Amino acid sequence: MGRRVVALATADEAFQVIAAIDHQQHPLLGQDSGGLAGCDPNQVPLSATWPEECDAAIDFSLPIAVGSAVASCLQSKTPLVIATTGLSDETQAAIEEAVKQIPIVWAPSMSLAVNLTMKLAEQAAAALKNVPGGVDIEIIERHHRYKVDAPSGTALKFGELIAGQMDGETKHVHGREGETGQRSRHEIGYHAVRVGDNTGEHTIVYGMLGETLELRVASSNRDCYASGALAAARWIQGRPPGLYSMFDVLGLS
Ligand SMILES: NC(=O)C1=CN([C@@H]2O[C@H](COP(=O)(O)OP(=O)(O)OC[C@H]3O[C@@H](n4cnc5c(N)ncnc54)[C@H](OP(=O)(O)O)[C@@H]3O)[C@@H](O)[C@H]2O)C=CC1
Ligand SMILES: O=C(O)C1=N[C@H](C(=O)O)C[C@H](O)C1
Repeated sequence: MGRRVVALATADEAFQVIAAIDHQQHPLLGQDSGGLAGCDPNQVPLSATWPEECDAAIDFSLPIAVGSAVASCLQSKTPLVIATTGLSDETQAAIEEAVKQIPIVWAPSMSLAVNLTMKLAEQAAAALKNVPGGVDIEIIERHHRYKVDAPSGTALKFGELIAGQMDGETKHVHGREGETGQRSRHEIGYHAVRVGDNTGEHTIVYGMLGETLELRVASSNRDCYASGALAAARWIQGRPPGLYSMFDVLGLS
């Protein structure tokens, strides 16, 4: 994702890439980030050192790296866009503390289509929750074989938003195996498929007695996430400290 952010930012006059950060042991440190992203050289070497000042930072990294990104941005008072998923409770707490001082956009999907589908998923849940015979909601996500967290942050967000529309408590069930017994009414099932180079696909199934509704959103490459993150970086500049989502950025709140 870092390479696509650098490539799209380089191609857009509204942005100037001033730093490309990775960890201290990264074998490509010192190499030109434009070249690494497949563009012309941009004289910005891949580095482990955060700049003292910049207008906004974008984090696509690993859960263990997000804490240091937050700390660096706090120190320089830099607005931050966090796209990394699978964050620990500790990192989430650090984000909640940091937003007292800096603005942070935090979202498991930067894609416009995904965020719009989230709104549709909420609407469908609200409309179907009391349907005679009941509705069974399951979330199927597909991603590339390199993905390290499951289910996807986006699938979990879909589940959280849908649960917010249901009456009573929702049980979140991850996969099924063995003698599970019959499906209970108040659960949301999650199924994480890992295949090839799939760039991200989510299907929300609303199964009823006699008919089924499915909402499916799929990317065909990863630029929807990179361009969404760049839009968030642009949007966040000048905002007061606080925690924002892509719904805020996209005007879908
Ligand atoms: N919100 C959204 O729209 C999207 C979110 N994502 C999420 O973004 C994250 C990154 O995805 P992706 O780019 O595919 O993952 P990659 O593994 O390809 O990239 C992560 C990069 O972070 C580097 N890294 C590891 N540790 C640190 C550190 N301490 N400091 C700085 N950099 C570090 C990795 O280095 P090394 O290679 O050496 O490990 C690697 O270069 C994932 O959590 C993914 O789920 C992805 C797409 C869209
Ligand atoms: O790792 C990925 O690739 C993606 N991760 C995000 C997630 O976990 O939801 C967003 C997108 O689906 C791609």
